[in-house]
Amino acid sequence: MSDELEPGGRRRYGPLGTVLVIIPTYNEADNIGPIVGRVRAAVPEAHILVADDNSPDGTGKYADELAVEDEQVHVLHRPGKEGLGAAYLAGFRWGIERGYGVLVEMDADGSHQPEELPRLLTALGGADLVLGSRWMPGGRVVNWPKYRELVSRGGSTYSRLLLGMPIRDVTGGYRAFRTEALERLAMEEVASQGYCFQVDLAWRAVKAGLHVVEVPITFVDREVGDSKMSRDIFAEALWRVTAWGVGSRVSRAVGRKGRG
Ligand SMILES: Nc1nc2c(ncn2[C@@H]2O[C@H](COP(=O)(O)OP(=O)(O)O[C@H]3O[C@H](CO)[C@@H](O)[C@H](O)[C@@H]3O)[C@@H](O)[C@H]2O)c(=O)[nH]1
Repeated sequence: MSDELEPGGRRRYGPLGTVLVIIPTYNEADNIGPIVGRVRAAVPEAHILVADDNSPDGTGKYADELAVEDEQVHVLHRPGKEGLGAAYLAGFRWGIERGYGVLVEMDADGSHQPEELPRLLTALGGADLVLGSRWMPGGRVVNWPKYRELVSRGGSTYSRLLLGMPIRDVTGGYRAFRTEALERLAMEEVASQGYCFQVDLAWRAVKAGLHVVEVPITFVDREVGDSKMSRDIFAEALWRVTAWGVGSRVSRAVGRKGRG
């Protein structure tokens, strides 16, 4: 890491510019303080943006208190629950407008270990996008119910095979993007709202020819609060991924016919 400062006093992270860790929150009042503290300790240079969807449990208010105490913590207040995808898109826009060189996705509940972030950022030195991977050698999950592991592994395999992506953990949400690479992904077209957003971005990255690298992570299930996984989120992922897969096969077939 270099000690060089950018205009505005931000610290550079190696050649990549400043790092913004985006943490989407919905009812994470008990988790937000600990996760912010862990990120600040693990990567002191990084800034943090909490993207809160007006959580009824007051997460946004707690985040505001953290931001008052620490100028590297920021809060984006959104009017209501619109899903993980919309919160990340708003967070990305916020970070792009302010010139951050690296944008990181991280859950609020401690499932993604901030202590592993330096490893992701190091890998980003040779990549456009680094995916924290549970399903590659060295990756693992701790305390996750068996059915969640099956759904997640099954979803990754289904997406990988149908969309032809050389990625093992397609649905994971611990990621680091070079901002300049993320800007090439036509995010204004992204309509995915739930966890399917992660598949959507991974597929866009592969189609855009980004250099994507997976690094193994340890995913630890939350100890406090509830997962927001729901039947609707699952259904959205299933129908969107299926539609993308069928659509890309049809357009390949039409292309072949046109050339033949
Ligand atoms: N702002 C906002 N945040 C949300 C919303 N829904 C969920 N979140 C936040 O998004 C993060 C992940 O949500 P969880 O509910 O904790 O997800 P999980 O079940 O543990 O998710 C697992 O599967 C996801 C889909 O594959 C992964 O994205 C995630 O990394 C993890 O592997 C948490 O910080 C949660 O507060 C929303 O509508 N709005």
